[in-house]
Amino acid sequence: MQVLKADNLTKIYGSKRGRSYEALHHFHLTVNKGEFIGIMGPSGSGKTTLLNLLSTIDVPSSGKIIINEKNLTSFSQQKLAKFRRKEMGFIFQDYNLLETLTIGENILLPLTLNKMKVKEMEKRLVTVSKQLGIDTIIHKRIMEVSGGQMQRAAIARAIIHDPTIIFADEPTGNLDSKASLQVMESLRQLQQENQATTVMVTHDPFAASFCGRVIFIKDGRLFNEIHRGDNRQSFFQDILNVQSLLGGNTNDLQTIRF
Ligand SMILES: Nc1ncnc2c1ncn2[C@@H]1O[C@H](COP(=O)(O)OP(=O)(O)OP(=O)(O)O)[C@@H](O)[C@H]1O
Repeated sequence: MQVLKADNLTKIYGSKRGRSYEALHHFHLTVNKGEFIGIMGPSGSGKTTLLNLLSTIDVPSSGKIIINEKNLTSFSQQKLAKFRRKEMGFIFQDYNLLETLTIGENILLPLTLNKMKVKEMEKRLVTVSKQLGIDTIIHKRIMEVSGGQMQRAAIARAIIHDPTIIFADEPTGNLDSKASLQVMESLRQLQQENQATTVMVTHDPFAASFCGRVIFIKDGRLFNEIHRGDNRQSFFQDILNVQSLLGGNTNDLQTIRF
């Protein structure tokens, strides 16, 4: 079942003085339910632009974004904000957790905003925090836990309202290799157990090797697309191979952990 369709997306950044830059060029993408898809490409290739358009944080210059058969490009700002709150989950590189709240209170935020009953909220908190292995730290404050635990809390917050789709922007960008592994295993587990649909931008080939499919962007256009077989290690190698064809930022080849 198709969850997301991006149809002919173009994004032109520009000033009224006439200087403009086409960051995305007639881009097409479909994402099916339960897919875990990675977006990679050199610095400046258009990854964040694409993620911002798909997640309706920014608007395309032309083209359509359809999620759950709804054409979001025709929605008002108010309707979009409500749709984002209910149907989307977000995971950011720097976690975006509120320091004044406990881990548990942070995780519960989307449900608080959606005005859910307290009993149901507590039930869900137990389920997601156990699933992410952070049930013993829900009473702790942000400053008292590790980066990996913060990111797993952010993942719990992203899924607690059972969104249609999760958008992750460099979720392992601030983590060491052990924490990255735990975070990526959590995301993969959610995909397998909950059929979570996830779109993740990453520079990290190790993180991308947990995806089922990775698309590569160059100069705002699709450069290549590869699918994972049974073996993550060989998928990791495939990702490195496409990256070497792509060229661009050699930072992208930083993390070889096998
Ligand atoms: N608000 C903006 N105004 C003008 N140009 C922009 C704007 N945002 C991005 N760009 C340009 O669009 C292109 C794509 O940017 P984008 O941030 O999507 O790339 P990226 O692949 O995410 O890069 P990185 O990996 O470095 O984060 C870049 O050339 C960038 O300079």
